[in-house]
Amino acid sequence: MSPASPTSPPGVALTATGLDAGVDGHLVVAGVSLAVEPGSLVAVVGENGSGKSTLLRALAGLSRPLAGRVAVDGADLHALPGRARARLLAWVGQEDAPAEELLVWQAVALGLVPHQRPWAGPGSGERETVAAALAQVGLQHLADRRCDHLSGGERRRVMLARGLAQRTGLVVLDEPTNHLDVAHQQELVGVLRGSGRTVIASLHDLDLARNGFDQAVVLHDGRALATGRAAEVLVPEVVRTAFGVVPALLRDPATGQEHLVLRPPHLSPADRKKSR
Ligand SMILES: Nc1ncnc2c1ncn2[C@@H]1O[C@H](COP(=O)(O)OP(=O)(O)OP(=O)(O)O)[C@@H](O)[C@H]1O
Repeated sequence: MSPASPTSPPGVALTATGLDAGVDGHLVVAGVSLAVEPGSLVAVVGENGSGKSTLLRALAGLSRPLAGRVAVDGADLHALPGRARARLLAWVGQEDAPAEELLVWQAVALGLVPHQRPWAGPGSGERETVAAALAQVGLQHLADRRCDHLSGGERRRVMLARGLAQRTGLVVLDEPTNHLDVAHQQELVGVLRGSGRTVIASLHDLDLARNGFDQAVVLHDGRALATGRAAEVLVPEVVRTAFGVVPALLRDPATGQEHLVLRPPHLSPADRKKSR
């Protein structure tokens, strides 16, 4: 994956105020407030079923909040027509996959649709955007392959490239690292950071969230248990409460960076003491 594309738009600000998000009128996450600066990366974490996708869908304007407001670049997101919203933010869902019969470049080119006139084919600038997005996810060599002849991780990267090709100042990604190997996970965070766009993404890798993202939102018990700078929020006490696991912060002597690691329960100091 390569860093910034020449066509990267500048990141935009997002503000969520008193947001209640749910599914079919059923409240899942209540009272989320969030101020995201242009170009910053926000990780949303929480156990399965804690409401990450539900919150992200509300933040992306795909579902109407039960209460509260989301403003993107100063505009009330849920009052915008669909096309205007699609020029402002790109969404890649957890299970989104490219249509099997499309070639890779065709699937990525769908990201350009919000910017095109009806029935207009891609112009030369748009071909460059597709090529740049493919290069960003390291798939330029597969541009002419059918999407049903790709691996799971390659399909995921096609969808991420489609989101990047949409040229929006905000990108909302539901578990973007699913199916990616560790190198591609790290590279993706580098690409997102290098793009200058504002990114909100749900993740299960808490150390990647802590060290790769600027801000974090930890969901637990139907609310945001903690919101703030990732390194201040993703600390052992919060992680223990949110996930019921035994975490520790260990400093890498080579870099001085602290990493969040999980101890198997039977190896935690408290449990070892009990078993003596
Ligand atoms: N129609 C509904 N009525 C009631 N509850 C629902 C409905 N639809 C979804 N839910 C519940 O809402 C909760 C939040 O789901 P969501 O997909 O947002 O969680 P998540 O944090 O993204 O989970 P995961 O990590 O498993 O992807 C889940 O417990 C789900 O069962």
